[in-house]
Amino acid sequence: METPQSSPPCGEVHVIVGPMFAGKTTTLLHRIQAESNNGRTVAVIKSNKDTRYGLDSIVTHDGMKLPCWALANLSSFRQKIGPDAYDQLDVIGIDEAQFFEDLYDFCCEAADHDGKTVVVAGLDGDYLRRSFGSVLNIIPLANSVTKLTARCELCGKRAFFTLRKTDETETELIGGAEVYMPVCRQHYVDGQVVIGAARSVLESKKLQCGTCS
Ligand SMILES: Nc1ncnc2c1ncn2[C@@H]1O[C@H](COP(=O)(O)OP(=O)(O)O)[C@@H](O)[C@H]1O
Ligand SMILES: Cc1cn([C@H]2C[C@H](O)[C@@H](COP(=O)(O)O)O2)c(=O)[nH]c1=O
Repeated sequence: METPQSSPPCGEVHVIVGPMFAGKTTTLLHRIQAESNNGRTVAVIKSNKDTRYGLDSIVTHDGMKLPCWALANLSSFRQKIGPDAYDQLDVIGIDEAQFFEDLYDFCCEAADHDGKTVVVAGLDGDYLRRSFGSVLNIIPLANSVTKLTARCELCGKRAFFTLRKTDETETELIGGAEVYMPVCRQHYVDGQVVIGAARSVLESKKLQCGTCS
């Protein structure tokens, strides 16, 4: 009689969300560092869309660093690291998760079939507070979900949202404190009103200039 093949131990999925500057990357790196200190084999992935600090490391807003794989998609990870190295991994960290379209499939495969612990950090919402990428789709897969907050740059209260200070409207716009700031609910609402008013003034100036010549 054939002996049944032993399946790998079940993995885990942990999700860390919040606005920009909330400490998502810091929390991810501390977790990965702790796992590594406990003798587990770790790897960290970030999106190659974010070129702010180069592609070979993940860097927090206050300068903490860890080497990483910068990838366009998660499905290429196994082949990039090599199947043997992948099999040896215990823990996979993913930063900037909002930029990975194949996040759900990767987490399912890695945790359910490959027995990996996957720690995911990303923005739950974009600058308009709409669901960002696939981050919210993996909540049903998660063992734990942590929503972090930053400090509102205008009043110092807890900040839940990210305000875009410029008038660009594309969803994906790489940047740091020159483009974005964390804000509380009151200052998010006030900020949208101010930005909306500034945009109308600029539009009407453009129209006037168009009829000037
Ligand atoms: N308004 C702010 N509120 C909280 N932290 C801030 C703020 N502005 C800058 N920081 C710095 O950002 C660090 C968090 O950086 P990071 O972990 O990269 O955040 P995230 O990945 O959530 O954008 C904080 O420890 C703090 O030093
Ligand atoms: C709100 C918002 C953010 N982004 C970009 C800006 C940064 O490059 C990353 C977030 O980095 P962090 O590690 O969380 O600080 O996302 C975007 O493209 N669109 C947005 O609406």
